[in-house]
Amino acid sequence: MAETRSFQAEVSRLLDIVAHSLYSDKKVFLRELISNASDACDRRRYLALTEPALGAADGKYRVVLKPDPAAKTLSVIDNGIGMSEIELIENLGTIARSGTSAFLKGLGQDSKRDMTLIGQFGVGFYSAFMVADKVEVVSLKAGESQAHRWESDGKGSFTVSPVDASEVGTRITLYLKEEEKDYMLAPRLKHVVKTYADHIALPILLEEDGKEETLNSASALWTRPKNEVTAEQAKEFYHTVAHAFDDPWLTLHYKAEGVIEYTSMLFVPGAKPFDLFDPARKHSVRLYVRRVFVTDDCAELVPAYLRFLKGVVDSEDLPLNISRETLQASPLIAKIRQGVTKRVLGELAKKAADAQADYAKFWDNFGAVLKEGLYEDFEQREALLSLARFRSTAAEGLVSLEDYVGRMKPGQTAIYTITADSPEAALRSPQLEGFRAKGVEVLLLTDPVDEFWLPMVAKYKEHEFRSVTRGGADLSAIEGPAKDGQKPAEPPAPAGTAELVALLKLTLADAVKDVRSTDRLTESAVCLVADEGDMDMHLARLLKQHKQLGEEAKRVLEVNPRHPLIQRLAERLGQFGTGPALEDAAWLLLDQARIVEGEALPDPVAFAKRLASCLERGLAA
Ligand SMILES: Nc1ncnc2c1ncn2[C@@H]1O[C@H](COP(=O)(O)OP(=O)(O)OP(=O)(O)O)[C@@H](O)[C@H]1O
Repeated sequence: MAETRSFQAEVSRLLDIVAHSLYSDKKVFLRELISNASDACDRRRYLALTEPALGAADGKYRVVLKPDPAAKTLSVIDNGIGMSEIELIENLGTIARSGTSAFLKGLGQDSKRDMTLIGQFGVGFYSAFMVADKVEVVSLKAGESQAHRWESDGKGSFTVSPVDASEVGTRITLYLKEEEKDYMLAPRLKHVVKTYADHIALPILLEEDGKEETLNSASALWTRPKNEVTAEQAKEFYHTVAHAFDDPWLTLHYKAEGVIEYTSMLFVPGAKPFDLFDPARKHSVRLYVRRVFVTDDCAELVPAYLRFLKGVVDSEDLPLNISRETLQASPLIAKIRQGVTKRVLGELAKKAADAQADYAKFWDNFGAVLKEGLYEDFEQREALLSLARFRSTAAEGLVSLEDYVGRMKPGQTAIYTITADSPEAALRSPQLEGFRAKGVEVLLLTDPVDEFWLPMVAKYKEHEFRSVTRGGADLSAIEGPAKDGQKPAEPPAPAGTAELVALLKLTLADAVKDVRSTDRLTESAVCLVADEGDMDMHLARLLKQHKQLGEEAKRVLEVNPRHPLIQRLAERLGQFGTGPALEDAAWLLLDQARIVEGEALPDPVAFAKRLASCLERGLAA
């Protein structure tokens, strides 16, 4: 009895986009099906290491392409691990990756841009519906006795029913659309396999008129000498191994020899995956042991901050029958991780030095991830600091810490930073004014991860990182722009400032930690800063947004003694002493500083009242 089921909403949406798009490169469907088939064979071969009875009788694994001109179908047949009834339903009816739903909702219909995005996301098995009106999957899982048939026209539902089949593996039959009949022709299939799947490590056969012909060279690409692998082949390998559609930004193919031996072919993608920051996301480096696939889920193989890497690592030294659990703890894996990390960072450093514009592209995609290494990996901290790039107040584009240090002003010892949600927001911060006036460069840090590595790292070479939004960012020691070779003398703070500061402190009492006169402002009258030792204000805001912060530390209100408003208030205090107008002004100054920080006012009604009475007094004068 065939049971009809609906696709998960996300799958229906994906199928709809795939079917209706004007995507030109339809032949990728074959690559997707062949790479799924090859993965299934890899898994069965691995399973057979511990349970030989579940392996292929002759120990040989293969993918067969079988066109049937009479039925107008093309079948892709593998003797891999197969799928149970439940697996057919789950794997071919749902998408388990989190974030998928939000991703698909953001897509429109039909546009080319969407197709590139979908490509990046990977249409996998569903790409079969680009060329077929109907798809039938018959599968028998290794170790089970009952096979099942999955069938669908890709329009909202599918059926699953028990079926007779005795060969373990999966047969996917595509009922080709009228205009896609070419995929039944041998020359067409040969061409596609040669271009897209030559590097697949197991034989891909074409079965026609009872004869079989091998279409690919069937040797694992990474085992070939580097100079015999063309860029085109490496790219195709990347597409298959990573199920990716973009081009690799960097390809790293090498053989490590010495204490441990392994070959690796790794890729840094050219495009940023949409789920890069999903905590459940795993890296995509596959582990092989002497050409046998072991796992794509060995978290210890590469550090989390290199989780954008794709590709394979093939070890000569690991025992083949090692369990996945022991694998995670294996010192050999730790050694490989160390080697891979060093190698990748070394290649990135070369790119950073030789191809700055290209490196900037990488940094925009993966910089925020790489920065996680600054607090996770003490050993590589120096290397990562040299690789880090930042937006800054001094230059368009990205700057390195080395650039920054080279431009430091006489008397400047610290590297100044500001953290904010965006470069624009950072540039609007009043705390930058004094630095700008003195020509002191400030790095604009806008990734959430910046809040975490900064306090951990604390220094680059002998230079401390200092936030401009903290008390203690002392500008007076730094020489400003010299006029006629003379260092401009700082004018003393106007008289009455100290008294005004004392009054503000008294009035605002518990609402602030302190009130101070500052030289960090030139245009604004006031700003808020975090006290030395307290949490950075941007971090406090981030944590508050995520409800991770209980009690927030109080801020310091800094006043600019040279601002006309502050001077006027100081004069008034000197002449008439304190009074309601000055008290209102004190609160208005604090609220103004809060607004500039983008914060909500604790008492907007009181603010409005004070502002109204202040305006009224002003108009009456
Ligand atoms: N020939 C096959 N044999 C066994 N299992 C298969 C086969 N084809 C697909 N599957 C299962 O179905 C799942 C879904 O396949 P699909 O191609 O849609 O996505 P994927 O390969 O996991 O990821 P991607 O989106 O990167 O292509 C696979 O992960 C695999 O478990």
